[in-house]
Amino acid sequence: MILINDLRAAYGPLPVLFGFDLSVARGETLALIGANGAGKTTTFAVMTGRLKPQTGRVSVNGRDIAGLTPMDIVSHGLALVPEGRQLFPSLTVEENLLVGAHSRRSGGWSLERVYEIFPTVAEFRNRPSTALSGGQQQLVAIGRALMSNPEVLLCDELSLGLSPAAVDTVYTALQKLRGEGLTTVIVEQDIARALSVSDRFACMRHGQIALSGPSVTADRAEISNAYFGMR
Ligand SMILES: Nc1ncnc2c1ncn2[C@@H]1O[C@H](COP(=O)(O)OP(=O)(O)OP(=O)(O)O)[C@@H](O)[C@H]1O
Repeated sequence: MILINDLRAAYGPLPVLFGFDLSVARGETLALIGANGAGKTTTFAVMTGRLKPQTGRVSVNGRDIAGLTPMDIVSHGLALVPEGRQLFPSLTVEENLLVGAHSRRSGGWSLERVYEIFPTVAEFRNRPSTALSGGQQQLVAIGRALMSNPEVLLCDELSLGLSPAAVDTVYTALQKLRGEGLTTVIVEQDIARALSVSDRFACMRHGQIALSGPSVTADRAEISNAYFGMR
């Protein structure tokens, strides 16, 4: 479903992605892990049209999306839950959700379905988004992404800045979505958490994939080596 081939990207003169391949099958959850600066967010930036790659291919269902605008990419079925949530503080919870419907594809997600799957969000629908706890805001950010009816959900550091209880809430919500047939890529600092919620992992180091494989049989020592560059 998602195929990345020989992806290279730079910020001006600074090369960040050094040519790697990655694939994610339909309905699969892939955990993209790696130390700070490894290139995970930059990979998402290319996948969502926020950064043009220098070379390489990113395709979704066989259609090349590299270099398209963010709006076009949403219409091809990719939605991002950005790092830090980035909700609009002056809008209510429901208004934030409706922002996600702006470049909506046809499909089954609606306000009602988001409220059904995340009842706490429904409870606060008319409140300003800032009135919610961090964990609740993260559910709104996921709900906003779902409102575009994506096939692929890209989640950047869902647990950043949240209490352990809130992280549990968010990941329980994500598990619910696994039953909905969504293809999901999560960037997560907590390796144990990342492995426990994913089918496969890919560990980035210095803009390349240093190690990948099924999460269930992942060898922690091998991952540490790949993560910290000890091999
Ligand atoms: N807007 C930018 N301009 C210049 N350099 C950038 C920019 N964003 C990221 N970088 C650099 O690109 C490299 C990869 O950063 P990236 O954010 O993709 O890493 P990451 O794996 O997501 O790490 P983190 O967990 O810290 O977000 C780093 O060296 C970073 O300093």
